[in-house]
Amino acid sequence: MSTIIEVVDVHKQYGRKVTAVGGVTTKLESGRSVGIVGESGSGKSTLGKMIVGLTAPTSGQVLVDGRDLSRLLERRPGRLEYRRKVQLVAQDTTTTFDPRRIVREAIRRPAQILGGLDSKAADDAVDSIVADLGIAPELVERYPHQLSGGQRQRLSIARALVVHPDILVCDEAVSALDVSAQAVVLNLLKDYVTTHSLGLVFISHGLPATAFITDDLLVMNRGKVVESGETMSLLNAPSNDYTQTLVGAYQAMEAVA
Ligand SMILES: Nc1ncnc2c1ncn2[C@@H]1O[C@H](COP(=O)(O)OP(=O)(O)OP(=O)(O)O)[C@@H](O)[C@H]1O
Repeated sequence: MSTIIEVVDVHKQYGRKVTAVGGVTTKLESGRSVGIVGESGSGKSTLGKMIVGLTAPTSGQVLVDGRDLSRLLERRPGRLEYRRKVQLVAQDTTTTFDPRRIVREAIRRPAQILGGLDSKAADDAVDSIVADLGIAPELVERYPHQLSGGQRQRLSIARALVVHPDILVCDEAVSALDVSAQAVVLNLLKDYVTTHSLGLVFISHGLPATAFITDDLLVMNRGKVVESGETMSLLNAPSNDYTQTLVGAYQAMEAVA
């Protein structure tokens, strides 16, 4: 299966004064991993929310395999279809897991609702994705408060991947973790993306993590894409002033590390 998402000149306005996204055009597809980077407030999350259908563009379109996303999401079958194809992993896992239930139940739910699996098959799907991601199986039997932030984030990725989406959107998915927990999650994601030809949209203000995991980069500043291209070429020869500043800061960090 493959999915192509075309983002066509999307704008998002909040009130009269705030233009969070001011005309972005890009294409996302299975098998490619794209990083969206930029400083805080540059519009990355708003763009991500429009891609996953959590908010509608003020103007412009998001097309899924040629179909308008806003129209597709109007009806439940369309919403279920889109959730099967495109999944989101956010920074905050508190809404992902119900504190009163063991984590297995949260991962099983999308397998049942979106994947149409019965309870036994959904349990098997949980075991299988957890094994695929190299997560210790006993962690799914715990309550969310019995897990570390890094463990919860890995399990939220398992929850997103249990339905085998074509595209995974990660919004600051590792930013709250310490460096070693970040490395575990990034390695797990990278392995999975490569072996399953998953499309990845990796939204982050952290350039090192994004550079590690992506093929292409979109650099955002004040709601616009100021530069885009293949990750390594862009890091080696950034042409835009803003990108040069971002990359300069990244190289300075690398030099200290
Ligand atoms: N619901 C909202 N209502 C009003 N303004 C908003 C809303 N969401 C975002 N904004 C504004 O839109 C702009 C872009 O925000 P956005 O969260 O997309 O940026 P970001 O690059 O993801 O930042 P961060 O890295 O800090 O999450 C900011 O000026 C923000 O204050």
